[in-house]
Amino acid sequence: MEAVDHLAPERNRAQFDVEEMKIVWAGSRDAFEVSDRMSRLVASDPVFRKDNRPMLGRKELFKNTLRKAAHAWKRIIELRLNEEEAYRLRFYVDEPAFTDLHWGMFIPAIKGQGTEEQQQKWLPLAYKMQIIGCYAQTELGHGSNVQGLETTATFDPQTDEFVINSPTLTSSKWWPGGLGKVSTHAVVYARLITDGQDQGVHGFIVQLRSLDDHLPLPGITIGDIGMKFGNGAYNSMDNGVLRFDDVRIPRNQMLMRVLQVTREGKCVQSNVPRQLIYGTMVYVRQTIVSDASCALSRAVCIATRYSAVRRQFGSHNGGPETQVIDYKTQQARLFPLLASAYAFRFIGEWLKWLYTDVTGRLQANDFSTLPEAHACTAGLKSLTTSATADGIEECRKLCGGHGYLCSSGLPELFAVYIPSCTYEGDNVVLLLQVARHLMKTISQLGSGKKPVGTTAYMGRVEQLMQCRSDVQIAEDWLKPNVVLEAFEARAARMSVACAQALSKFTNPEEGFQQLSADLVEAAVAHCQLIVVSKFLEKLQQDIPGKGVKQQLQILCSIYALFLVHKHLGDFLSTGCITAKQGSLANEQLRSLYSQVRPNAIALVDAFDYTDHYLGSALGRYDGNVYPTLYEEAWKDPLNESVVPDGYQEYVRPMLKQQLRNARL
Ligand SMILES: Cc1cc2nc3c(=O)[nH]c(=O)nc-3n(C[C@H](O)[C@H](O)[C@H](O)COP(=O)(O)OP(=O)(O)OC[C@H]3O[C@@H](n4cnc5c(N)ncnc54)[C@H](O)[C@@H]3O)c2cc1C
Repeated sequence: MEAVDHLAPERNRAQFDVEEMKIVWAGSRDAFEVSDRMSRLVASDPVFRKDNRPMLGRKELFKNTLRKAAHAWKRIIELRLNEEEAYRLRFYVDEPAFTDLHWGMFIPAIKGQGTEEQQQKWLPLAYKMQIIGCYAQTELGHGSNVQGLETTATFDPQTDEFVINSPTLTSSKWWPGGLGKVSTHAVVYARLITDGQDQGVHGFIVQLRSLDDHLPLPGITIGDIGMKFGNGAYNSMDNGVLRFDDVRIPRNQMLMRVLQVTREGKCVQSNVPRQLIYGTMVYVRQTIVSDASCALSRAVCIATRYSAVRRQFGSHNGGPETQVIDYKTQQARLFPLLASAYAFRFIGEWLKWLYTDVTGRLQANDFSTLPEAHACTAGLKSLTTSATADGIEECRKLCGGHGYLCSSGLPELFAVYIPSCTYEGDNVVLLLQVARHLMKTISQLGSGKKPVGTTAYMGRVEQLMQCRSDVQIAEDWLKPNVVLEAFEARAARMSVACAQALSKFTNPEEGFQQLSADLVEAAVAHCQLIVVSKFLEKLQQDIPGKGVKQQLQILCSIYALFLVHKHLGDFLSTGCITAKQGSLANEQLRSLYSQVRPNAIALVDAFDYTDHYLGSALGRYDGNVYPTLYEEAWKDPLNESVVPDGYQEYVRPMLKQQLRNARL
């Protein structure tokens, strides 16, 4: 029987060139080609099957993850894939695994913090996977407060070694991915002690397990920390616990790019500036922002396709019911998420540029933009991951009851995604760092120090404190300068209000603590401004393809105006816009939703996700939802027998009992 595309009528309504949009989404024709090829390669390989994942027990799940990782590595070698292709292939395998930390944290840490010599020794081993590494920073007692870590690395001048110890239970390393069962090595963060002096927290390369039989080396206690949220989900990862009891490593295994310990045990600052380490952080956070757009777009793709298939109410004379995507409430919940997925895609792309820019400047010993770049990536990591976690849950609700089934793909996606609000910096802690940077920027305005990069608008603070939006009709909200000014004015005024409130405290730190909830809101306003302004900048570029740019303009306006609507209190209380202008923004938003509606399916098709990657009965490309849901249900282990295990022991006796004295 020929396959039917139930969504074909929707696809035919598109007013733009989907193939060209795919290129825009991917970033370039080349990137599209690689991504498309790798996704299809993974989808067609039975080893990468994942539909049974939520049903597997932990041990089975984990073993299967090891099998997939080994198979992926085999394919990478056989096909002689380059770095980008290999990254994409692992991405589409779509299963959290030790390899994420090996490639995403262990290698970048050595690159960023190791000396040339150390890089030459360790990186070739890591690139060939002759050693497998993880990133062991967090402890049972401390995560966000890195300076509070308790693990010690004491220099022993007699033997030219560091002695690593976990002096307390709370100093046990706790959480590192890949540590529990697989990693042979780790970059361990510990307090450096030389000559009885605490020199602060530094990174050390420590071998954990034998390369012959994988047993822990002497003095090392190591294991998995246990099941995590959800079925399948992040349980394919061996987040681990690690304790050290007098573990000795050679002196040259401290990562010494910035600080060196000499043979005599003296600490010598190298000529490489400390700030270099921030470069790695910018890199890692940029990848997290890119991942946010992938996770959100995936959830949105499922919810959009299903919303076009699902019909409820509104049948006239026996005709079809209304597609739920045509309900305005559905659109008002779904389309801002669709717009956010695109917005996050472009901000991720821009962050890639920022990383290159920062790296170039660091090499030229120019640190002027570093604090701003650091704050910006911290804030964007927080903003995009929080919005994505909330957005996936909203997509589940948009799919009604069926969204709660594992076969919708949404529960597992949510469970896998949400820890990104916590790892690589708790989102609130990161926003407080952004707020500190904003307060510093404002305090330096008087001294003539010009704010740079994404804080440059603060240089026009006087004008931004006074400007009034000149929106008169709803369409005025489509003008980029009108939107930009409203967001700049709101962000500047919220920061200035915090700075003024702070100045009333004699102890600034006490003031910062007291005002921290307001400061976080000011930081969010600043980060939203960055996303809006970079989306607007993207639209300045030449974007080929019939109707492509127009669709992006609509999505950009939806992203911005939805934020105006959601944070209307901020815009009104800071006097940036009037209540009337706020309601005009909402009016414009309604009209934009109607414009997106015929293009919705094509806009999610542009993500170019295979059915394998989506892993969803609801989000299938062909919209053939109900037969798939039906078939999936029969695959459940409970349906292997008609009468369930346990019937004879527990159900039958209940049914057959002769109750005499019940009080029911
Ligand atoms: C799935 C997963 C994978 C991980 N992988 C790794 C890994 O590979 N390697 C590794 O080293 N670590 C890893 N981690 C640990 C992770 O980095 C930490 O959990 C994270 O840094 C947060 O620290 P915490 O758990 O101590 O939270 P806490 O800091 O204890 O946060 C608890 C609460 O306190 C609040 N809070 C904390 N400080 C402040 C403050 N100054 N002001 C206001 N509020 C505050 C937070 O907002 C939060 O609400 C992982 C964690 C998870 C969940």
